[in-house]
Amino acid sequence: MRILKDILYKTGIDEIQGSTNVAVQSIVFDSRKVKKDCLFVAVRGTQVDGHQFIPQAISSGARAVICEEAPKCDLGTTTLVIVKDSAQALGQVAANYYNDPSTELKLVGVTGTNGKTTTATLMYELCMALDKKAGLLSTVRNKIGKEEIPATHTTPDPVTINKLLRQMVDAGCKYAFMEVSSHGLHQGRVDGIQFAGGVFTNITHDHLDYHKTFDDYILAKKKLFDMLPASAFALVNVDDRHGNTMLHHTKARKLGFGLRKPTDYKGRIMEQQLNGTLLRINDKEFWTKLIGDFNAYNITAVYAVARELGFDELHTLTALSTLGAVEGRFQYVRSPKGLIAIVDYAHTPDALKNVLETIENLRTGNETVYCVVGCGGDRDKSKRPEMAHIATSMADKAILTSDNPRTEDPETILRDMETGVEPQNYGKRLTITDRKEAIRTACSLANAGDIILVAGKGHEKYQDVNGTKHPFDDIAELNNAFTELQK
Ligand SMILES: CC(=O)N[C@H]1[C@@H](OP(=O)(O)OP(=O)(O)OC[C@H]2O[C@@H](n3ccc(=O)[nH]c3=O)[C@H](O)[C@@H]2O)O[C@H](CO)[C@@H](O)[C@@H]1O[C@H](C)C(=O)N[C@@H](C)C(=O)N[C@H](CCC(=O)O)C(=O)O
Ligand SMILES: Nc1ncnc2c1ncn2[C@@H]1O[C@H](COP(=O)(O)OP(=O)(O)OP(=O)(O)O)[C@@H](O)[C@H]1O
Ligand SMILES: N[C@H](CCC[C@H](N)C(=O)O)C(=O)O
Ligand SMILES: [Mg+2]
Repeated sequence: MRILKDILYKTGIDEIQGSTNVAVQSIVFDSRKVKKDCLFVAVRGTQVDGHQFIPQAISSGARAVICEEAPKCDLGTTTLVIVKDSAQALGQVAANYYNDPSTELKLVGVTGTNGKTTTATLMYELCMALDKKAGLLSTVRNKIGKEEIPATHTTPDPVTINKLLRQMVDAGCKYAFMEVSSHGLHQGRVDGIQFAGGVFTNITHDHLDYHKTFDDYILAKKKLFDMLPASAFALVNVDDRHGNTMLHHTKARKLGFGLRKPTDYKGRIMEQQLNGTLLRINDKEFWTKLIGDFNAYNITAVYAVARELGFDELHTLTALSTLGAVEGRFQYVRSPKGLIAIVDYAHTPDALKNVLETIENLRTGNETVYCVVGCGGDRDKSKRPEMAHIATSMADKAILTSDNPRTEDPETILRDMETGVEPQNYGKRLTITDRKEAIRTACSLANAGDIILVAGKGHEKYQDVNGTKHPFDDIAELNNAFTELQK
C-alpha cells in the first residue's frame, strides 16, 4: 500500500483532479485485472487505446487513474492524474511504488539483436559462482539468487520489473542483470530504472514488423545508453557498425569490447575445438567451454562488465572458465552412436549464419551438416527467404519446417521461406511442415559423426499454433528420435 502523492514524483503531471492523499493498493494497466483501490494507468497500446477502459476501471473500484486525457465519464471519488506520457508515467510510478529498487542494486542492462540472453545469463552465473548474490531478468527465466521465477517476456512490464527488483534487494542481491529488448525500450518498460551499466551486443535484421525502419530500431536500442547516468558505464561492441552510434548522447563512461578493432576489452580466439575455446582478452588467456565467435564476443563482454563492476581479475577468469552453455544456445545433444545435434535459438538470419559458420569451423573431416529450421508466424516476414537462403547455401542438407506459426498458415510461411532458396540449392532442401517429423527425418538421414543443427526454438518448450501452446521440445524430440531409430 502507498499514498498516491508519495509516488507521483517525476511522472510528468499536467493536472490533478481529486485528492492525492489516498491509499492505493497496487498498480494495474489492464482494466481486466483491476482490483479495488488500485491505481489504473491508461496506456495507448499497439492494438487498442487503454483510455477507452477508464470507465470500466473506475466502476471496478480503481482508487485513482493516470492518463493523458480526461475521460468523459463521471469520476465519482476516483482521483484523476493527467500526465504527458502515460507509458513513461507507468514506468516511473512503478519504480516509485517499489521505492526505486534499481538504485539499491548494481543493475546492468543488455541490449542488442542477438546475445542478450547469453550475455545476461553468463553475468548472473559468474556472480553466483563468485558468491555474489545476483538476480536475472531474461527471455528464458527470471532469477532471484537461486530462486526461479518463470519469464513471460524478454523485458517484462514495468510493474513486474520493479516488483522483481525489490524482491532481489530484499533477498540480499547486490547485482542484477537484465535483457532490455527494443520493444521494452520503445514502450517505456524501463523508464524510471537506474542502470549501473549498459551493454550493446550488436544490431542486425529483426523486428522490422514492429519498428518499421532500421533507424527506428537503432534509436530504440540507443535509448538505453541515453538514459544512463554519468556514474554508469556504457559498453559497446566496437566491431558492430552501429556500436558507436549508441554512445553519441550518453553521459556514461564510454567503453568498447570486440574481437577485431583495438579497444578497451579486446578479445582474440587463440584456439577453437568442439569442447571449448582458448580466448585471450587483452593480455590474459583462458579456456571457456563456450564455442563460436559470437560466444567469444559474449564472454569478452561479460569479462568487461565484471571488471567494470570491480571484480577481481583472477577470480573472474577462473570462474568464467567453469561456465557452460546457456540452455538452448549452442547446446549439444549427442546420440548413443555418435551423432551430434546442436540446439540453438538462432531465429534471425544473422544468428543462423553465425551458428552455421561456427559449425563449419569445427568440422574436422567429411561430416554432413543438416539444418532443421523454420520461421515464426506473426513476426517479421522479410527474414523468411533470407533464413532459407542461409540454411540451404551453408548446410549440406536443409529441412525447412515450422516454428510457432501462431495465427498464420504454416504452409504460407514455408512458401515465403522457399522463395529464398536459389535454384542450385533446390536439391539440398526438404520441406516438412511437421517439426517432429522434420527432426526425425534429419536423424534418420544422418550417420555417426554427422552434425544436425536444430535452429530457432532453443529453450522453448512449445509450438504455438493459433494461440494454443502445444508442448514441444527440440531436445526431447532429438532424444526420442535417436532412441526410436537406434542411432
Ligand atoms: C506488441 C507488444 O509488444 N505488446 C505489448 C504491449 O501491449 P500492447 O501495446 O499491444 O497492448 P494493447 O492490447 O494495445 O492494449 C493497450 C493497453 O490497454 C490495456 N487494455 C487492453 C484491453 C482491455 O480490455 N483492457 C485494457 O486495459 C492493455 O493492458 C494495455 O495496457 O504491452 C504489454 C504490457 O507490457 C505487453 O504484454 C505486450 O506484449 C505482447 C504480449 C508481446 O507479444 N510482446 C512481444 C512482441 C515482446 O514484447 N517481445 C520482446 C522481445 C523481442 C525480442 O527482442 O525478441 C520482449 O521484451 O519480450
Ligand atoms: N553475440 C552474438 N552475436 C551474434 N549472434 C549471437 C550472439 N550470441 C548468441 N547469438 C546467436 O543468437 C541466438 C540467440 O541468442 P540469445 O538468446 O543470447 O539472444 P537474445 O538477444 O537474447 O535473443 P532474443 O531477442 O530472442 O531474446 C543464439 O542461439 C545464437 O545463435
Ligand atoms: N523473441 C522472439 C523469439 C522468436 C523465437 C522463434 N522461435 C519464433 O517463435 O519466431 C520473438 O518473439 O520474435
Ligand atoms: Mg533473449
